[in-house]
This record gives sequence, structure tokens and C-alpha cells, in this order.
Amino acid sequence: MTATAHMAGQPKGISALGLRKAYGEKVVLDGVDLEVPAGTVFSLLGPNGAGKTTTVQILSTLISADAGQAQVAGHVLDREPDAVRAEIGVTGQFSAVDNLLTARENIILMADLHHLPRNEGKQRAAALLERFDLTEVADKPAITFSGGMRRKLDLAMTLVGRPSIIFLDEPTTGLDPRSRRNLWQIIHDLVAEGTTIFLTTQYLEEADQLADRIAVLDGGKIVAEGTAAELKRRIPGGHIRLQFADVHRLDVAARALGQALRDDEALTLQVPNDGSIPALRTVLDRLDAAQIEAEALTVHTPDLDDVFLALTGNQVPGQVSDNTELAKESLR
Ligand SMILES: Nc1ncnc2c1ncn2[C@@H]1O[C@H](COP(=O)(O)OP(=O)(O)OP(=O)(O)O)[C@@H](O)[C@H]1O
Repeated sequence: MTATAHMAGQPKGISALGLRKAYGEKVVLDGVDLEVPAGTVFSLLGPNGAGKTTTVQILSTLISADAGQAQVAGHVLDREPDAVRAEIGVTGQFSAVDNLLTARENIILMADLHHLPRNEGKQRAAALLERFDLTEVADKPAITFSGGMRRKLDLAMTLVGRPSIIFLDEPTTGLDPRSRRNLWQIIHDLVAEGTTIFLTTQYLEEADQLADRIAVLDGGKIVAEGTAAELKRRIPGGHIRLQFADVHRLDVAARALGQALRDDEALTLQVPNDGSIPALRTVLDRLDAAQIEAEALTVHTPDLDDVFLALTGNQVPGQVSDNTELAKESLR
């Protein structure tokens, strides 16, 4: 089936079939299929170098694919690139903000690039500055802005052309938690207005919070796709972690509990467990029968970090996880 046929009768989302891209010998995308219904948030996850930015660059017409087809906003990508460009906005890892211009001037410059009449450009700039809480600093040069303010300005500039589809390539990388949550709220608001969002992120919590559907890219292919809940269900990585006072107690508990991942230094056992009350009771009953008490007990239910680890074999970006072995074991 072609991307065109696949999209027949559907409004303006994103659809791609068999996208391939290589740089010399290096195959970056090896047949990527994507389907993003209009008005939804789609998140592309993958380890560093997986090809997320390359995918965004192809779908936003910045580079062309070696093979495959795609439709963006109802237009065939390689036949109508100008029509695609008129419908989309892109904010990348490298901001389009001109440091020497003020926030207002940056937005008005964008309005000029969209050929908006001067007055309309000014009005739209004022409205966007207000919306992004930048009115107070509107006439200060962007060089004086924090990372969070710069991201907001970048997104405001993207919105000048009223795009129906926005590509956000790692929009919150490097932002503090408060600025990140502010941007999440802005993204929620955009989706509520009907905008389609294609998001790449290193933060799995971000995908969990924002995305209707998530795809995991690894080795040039989509290795899993679904809602956050569907992906989590694929990974039975739940466990409880028990800590003991000394090695003797750890020994006895390990014998009593059978299948467990043991850490002699931390004096802990990780026992596969779905976190339900009957399952917890079974573990505690076994410890009681062995007359051993745990010092501490924590329950861990699978999250997107586990999914990422298990599917890509890569460490979760920016985080050290102790679940690698269990997550991998649970997939075997
Ligand atoms: N212009 C180019 N020439 C040669 N190789 C390239 C070029 N652009 C990207 N690559 C390679 O393609 C691969 C995918 O890069 P890409 O930037 O798409 O990954 P990514 O998933 O966005 O990574 P990150 O999370 O680190 O941003 C990398 O190995 C990169 O080195």
C-alpha cells in the first residue's frame, strides 16, 4: 500500500512508509513506517544517533530520503515540498533565535518571512509574547535570555505561521523542571487547539506525559509502537526490592525467595513481582516463614525507562538504572 492510499480520506496528519536514509556506508533509517493522526502528539524515542533528527529533517523537507514515501499535512512530501513547508513549523535542537534582535523583533522577522502585512505581524507578535509570558522582556535582546526563555521564543517564532503540524526536536533538553513543565502546558494547549505534534525527546517522562502514541527507533527501524500503557504492558519488568540488615539475613532471604537478583554491596534482593497485594503477601509470608525481616521494601512497576532499556539495550538517557538485568531477563 502506498502512503497516498494509506492516507486516503484522512485529514492532514503524517504518514510515512519505508523511509530509508544512508550517509555513505552508514544506514541511518532502514525502512521506517509512521502514522500520526491529525491533532495528536506522536513521540519518537531512540538512543543517541538512532536517527530521530534525520526523520524530522526528512518529514520537514530539510533533507530528502533515499527511498520511501511520506505525506505531511495532506501533501506528498517529495512532490509538494512547498505546500508541506507552508503547513508545518519546526523547532530543532539549534534555535532559530537571532541573539542580537529583541524577542519582538525576532517574531516580527518571522512574520515578515511569512509575508504577513506589517500590522498583522506586529499584532501576532504581541499576542505570542503575551501567550508565552515574554511581554516584560519583549524589547530586550535575546542574548540576555535564559535557556527556557529562548525555547519559548523559538516556539513563539514557529507559531507565527499558524502551522497545523509542529515538529519539536528535543524541545526541552537542558531546561530546568519548571521550564519543562511550562513548555508541556504550551504543548497541551496547542494540541487542544487541534495542532499535530511530532516530538522527539530524551526524556521518557515527557513522552509519557504528552504523547498519544510513542514509537521506539533503534537500528534504523521502529522496534515498538503504541500508547505508553501498551508499551509498558509489553515489559513485565515489575519487581520489589528488599533491603536487609546484614549478609546473613540476605543469604537466608535469597534462599527463601528463590528467583531474585542479588546485590551483596547494597544488601538488596530484587524479586520479580507485579506489585499486587497477593503477590506482595506471598513474598512477606516466605520471609516470615524463614524468620527474616527486611529493613526496607520498595515496589517498582514498569515504566517507559524499562521499555526503552529492554527494547534498545541502551541506558536511559541521563539516568543510571538498576533495572537493566531484570528488564532484559523479562524479555527473554
Ligand atoms: N549530514 C550527515 N552526514 C553524515 N552522517 C550523518 C549526518 N547527519 C546525521 N548523521 C549520522 O546519522 C546518525 C543519526 O543521526 P541523528 O542526528 O538523526 O540521530 P538522533 O537520533 O537525532 O541522535 P541524538 O539523540 O543524539 O540527537 C548518526 O550516526 C549521525 O552521525
